[in-house]
Amino acid sequence: MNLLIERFRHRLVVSCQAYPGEPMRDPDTMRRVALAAARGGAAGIRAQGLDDIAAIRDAVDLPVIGLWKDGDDDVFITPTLDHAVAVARAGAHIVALDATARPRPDGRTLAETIAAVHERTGALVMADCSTFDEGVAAAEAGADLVGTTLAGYTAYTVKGDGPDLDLVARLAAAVDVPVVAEGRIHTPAQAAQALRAGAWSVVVGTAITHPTTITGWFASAVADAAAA
Ligand SMILES: CC(=O)N[C@H](C=O)[C@@H](O)[C@H](O)[C@H](O)COP(=O)(O)O
Repeated sequence: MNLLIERFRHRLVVSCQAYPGEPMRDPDTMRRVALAAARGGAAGIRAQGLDDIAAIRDAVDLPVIGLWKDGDDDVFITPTLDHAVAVARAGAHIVALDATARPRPDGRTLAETIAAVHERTGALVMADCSTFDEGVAAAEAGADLVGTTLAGYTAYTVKGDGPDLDLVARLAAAVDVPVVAEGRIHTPAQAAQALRAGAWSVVVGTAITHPTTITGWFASAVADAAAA
């Protein structure tokens, strides 16, 4: 197993992302969030956008999974080879990219994209998938890691309240590359369940690094209690 991937085996990876127009959307802020996550025990950081990736790679001594979100429907996580190469050149050790069955905007296949990322940059590739078949195909196409990131975020998958632990378990039993559990893991208990389901590591974003959403959870609970 690759030494870099070993560093987050059975460990937590924290996704540090702020969305367009949000108060925390700023590379220095995300750098500080990543440093705070590292202090709390994160073994890797997932980061979005070239400036955030560069700032975090310089400041935090942990493997960085980088992505570039472009657009917000269909294929938007590192949608083309050019995006992927830029993510690696910004400093990501691992490039996360859309590995769904949908056509890619640059017309390349997933296998071509992964091979070119390996060849041109030496970075590893995490395949963000939404279904079991996509995960199996991504492993066959040469992905170094398979993630459940997009389960519930494609038109043909259902978004549950919590993580898709069944998908984690099925993929972990079927592919011979590490399976990363990601998406809607909101509690430490769910993170532990994901690991027990066979995940190599567990990525948590919103529940650690998105205060607006977390505040909303608490505000709703208080409002519901007040109304009862
Ligand atoms: C679907 C999509 O665009 N997912 C993105 C992927 O990088 C992020 O917006 C998520 O925050 C990340 O996957 C972590 O998941 P959660 O925030 O649920 O812990």
